[in-house]
Amino acid sequence: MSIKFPPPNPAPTPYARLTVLGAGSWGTALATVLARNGHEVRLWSRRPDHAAAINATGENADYLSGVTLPQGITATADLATALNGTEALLIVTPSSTLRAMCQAIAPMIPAGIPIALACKGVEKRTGLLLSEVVSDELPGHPVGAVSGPTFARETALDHPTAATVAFPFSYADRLSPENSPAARLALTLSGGGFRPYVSDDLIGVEVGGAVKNVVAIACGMMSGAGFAENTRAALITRGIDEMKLLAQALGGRRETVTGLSGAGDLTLTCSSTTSRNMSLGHQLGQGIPRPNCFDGRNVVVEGEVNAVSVTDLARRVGVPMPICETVHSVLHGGADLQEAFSALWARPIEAEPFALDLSLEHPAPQTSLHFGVRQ
Ligand SMILES: NC(=O)C1=CN([C@@H]2O[C@H](COP(=O)(O)OP(=O)(O)OC[C@H]3O[C@@H](n4cnc5c(N)ncnc54)[C@H](O)[C@@H]3O)[C@@H](O)[C@H]2O)C=CC1
Ligand SMILES: O=C(CO)COP(=O)(O)O
Repeated sequence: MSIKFPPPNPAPTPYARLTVLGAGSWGTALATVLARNGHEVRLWSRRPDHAAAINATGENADYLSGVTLPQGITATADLATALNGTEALLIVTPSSTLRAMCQAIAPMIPAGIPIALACKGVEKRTGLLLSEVVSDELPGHPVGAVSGPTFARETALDHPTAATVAFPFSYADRLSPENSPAARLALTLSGGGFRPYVSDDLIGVEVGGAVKNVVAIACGMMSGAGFAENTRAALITRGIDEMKLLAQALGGRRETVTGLSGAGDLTLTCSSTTSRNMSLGHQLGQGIPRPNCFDGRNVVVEGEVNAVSVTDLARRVGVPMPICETVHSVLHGGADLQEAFSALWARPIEAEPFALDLSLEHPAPQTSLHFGVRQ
């Protein structure tokens, strides 16, 4: 008698039908990547008129004007319709709305499908990573993230773009990694200009995405106040150190932070005012009052709320994050921007990488930064 065993590594299959929750700029860009690769996508918007306009015009004029959406995207404002028969879910609504979103979809989400977070942050009240919020509310699903240096418009226009797809690997995933949710979702997203990488360090990936927005606000504040490239390079590099320490304290890996979702995204976000986080900081650094930033428009700036949640979490686990603390103190503690950044620069000298306790005072007699004298 001959026994036929299945092949040990069957060919991985992409997901054919996916749901994207959140028809803002990033949700629409991800839906575009998926549909361009031939997959069927339901794109959920919370506004029926918005969903109807997307279907009627083949464009998301509110968030990605001028980008023609490929065939294969159907917008809907009905959650049950969006989730019916779906094989994988991407959540792309603002981080502050995540728990409520999960509670809303709990009765209708198909059992066991993978959930990938494309929003970035830490939950404010609890200090939980977003994946922990999802696991809390929707147990029984593999939960991961898609994260990296990815401005929505460039991604939607198919510019060469790379991102990390991260899911913690189960025992079964280790035996057959090519069939893990991370590999299958990466395969599903892979095509044209979009190049995914796979990781099993979800904590490291999530920490990078949450912290980079806060550091980008710091970069913006200093550029708005008149400082330039040296300052930005310093903030990016020291920001990476803050990410590394927090990732490690939470059980992630330091080296993940040097990848696309950490250093990569931080570099992108700190490089131009295309970033809403950088742009908010820049306007505040120029002295524009918060209510007048973005000409009074209500723009999603994740780093603003995450300045609170990230610093709270860092304090809780005993990790020093002076850049995030400085942003928090200016945004939410009423601190004067110039005094706060002067104090940041006048801290006692530290070792790099952060390991030794040197306890050396800043030697310069003048410890205030020279705001207002640069071109
Ligand atoms: N825009 C980008 O280039 C990228 C954004 N992200 C992340 O994606 C997430 C979403 O950002 P964007 O799409 O850029 O924002 P957006 O401002 O373009 O759109 C926000 C979306 O969230 C929806 N929304 C607002 N409040 C809501 C609520 N209470 N309940 C449900 N939905 C609500 C809006 O209707 C809209 O569809 C954020 O966490 C952001 O950090 C990540 C990578 C790139
Ligand atoms: O996360 C982003 C790019 O990777 C988008 O950054 P902003 O939210 O600052 O625009």
